[in-house]
Amino acid sequence: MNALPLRADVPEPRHVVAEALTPEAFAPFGDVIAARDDVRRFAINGGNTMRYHDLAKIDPGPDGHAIVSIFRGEPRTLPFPVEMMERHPLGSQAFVPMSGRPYLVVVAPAGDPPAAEDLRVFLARGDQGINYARGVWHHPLLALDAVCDFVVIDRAGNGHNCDEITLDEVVLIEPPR
Ligand SMILES: NC(=O)N[C@@H](O)C(=O)O
Ligand code: NI
Repeated sequence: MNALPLRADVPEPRHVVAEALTPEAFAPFGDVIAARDDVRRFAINGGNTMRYHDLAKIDPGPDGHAIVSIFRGEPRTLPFPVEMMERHPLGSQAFVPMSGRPYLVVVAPAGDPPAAEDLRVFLARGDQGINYARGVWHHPLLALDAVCDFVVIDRAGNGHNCDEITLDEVVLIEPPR
């Protein structure tokens, strides 16, 4: 029996494997929130506590204010098809994991709507948070392995603060090799 012909009008998805999240690689998109030895840190509370200071530029925009929420994300299944991206043009958005599990971060630079080839896919550790700078394109929360909670710091205020686009090609995130 002959194999079914592939539909000519549906492009083959772009297959990617996530890269490790590092502050340097993520710098074009925002901040990595983590207790690292290369950040400004100092002992407080009589030496009982180390303060890792001022790790992310929380930006609620000129007429917004920062709010703190918890997102409880259901785990995604790999391979995962990235078909859409969103951005928050009026403010930044930070995710700090509370469940200690890794998660995926998919981003593209702020500005014109990205093509599939413009996407960067990162695997964040459970002790790394991220802060999307204002207008940075990203995929909504991508928890892995189990239901995971994240502290989310983003903007409340007037105005439309979420633009969504459909990608020109599907980006299929493969399991780590
Ligand atoms: N809708 C919503 O607040 N979540 C997204 O912004 C997201 O990045 O997960
Ligand atoms: Ni978002």
